[in-house]
Amino acid sequence: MKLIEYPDAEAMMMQVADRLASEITMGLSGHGHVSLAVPGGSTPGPVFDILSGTDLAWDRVHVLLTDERRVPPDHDRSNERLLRERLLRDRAAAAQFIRLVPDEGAAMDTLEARIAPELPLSILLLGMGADMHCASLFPGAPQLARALAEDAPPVMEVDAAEGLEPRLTLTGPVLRGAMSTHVLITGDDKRAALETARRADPMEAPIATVLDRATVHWARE
Ligand SMILES: O=C(O)[C@H](O)[C@@H](O)[C@H](O)[C@H](O)COP(=O)(O)O
Repeated sequence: MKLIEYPDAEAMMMQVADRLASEITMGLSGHGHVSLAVPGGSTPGPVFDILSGTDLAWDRVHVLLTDERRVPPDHDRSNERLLRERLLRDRAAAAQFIRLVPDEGAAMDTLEARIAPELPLSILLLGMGADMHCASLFPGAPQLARALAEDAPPVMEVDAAEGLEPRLTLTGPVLRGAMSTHVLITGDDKRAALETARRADPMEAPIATVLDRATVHWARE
């Protein structure tokens, strides 16, 4: 794990956006397209804002969510809505968005067929909860062991934390298989949780499934 600590969140968001843009451009120099998986939540918005205006070959970038809530795409808790408002606009509107929700009435295997061509992920950006979850891999979720298993399907429907709607999430093997992994966190609570996660099993700290290969970016809020 590589840890980069920034003097403030604004500096971190700018530098992470710049790093992701560089990695996208580098990936495109050798491939027809790159796949970029990003989280929802409240942290990555400023990175999305900066990236959306960055001049790069967005028409060759396939954007996926690391996880999605089982809500309509216009719902205020929808991660797709977050991306459409913060990332998939301006120059980045040209990107191809690969939805993480099966079409109405479609089976999960149609979703797996949609995701498969994007694997291994070129670039993965994750957030982390103070409970050390990432994507929608939550400690204590009944599906967690299955979702972390080497033979897990690429995407699964799982329970989230108490009282939250069911989620769709990329699974452990997909997250671990990314060519480049970044974790974006702010605040002292998550900094402490990161130290715990570094010594924990992924069943207690799902973020631990990627930490050995991740660059973690941290700033106080
Ligand atoms: O759907 C989501 O909410 C995210 O994909 C989730 O995994 C997020 O990264 C963490 O919950 C941290 O969320 P915050 O950035 O809001 O703290």
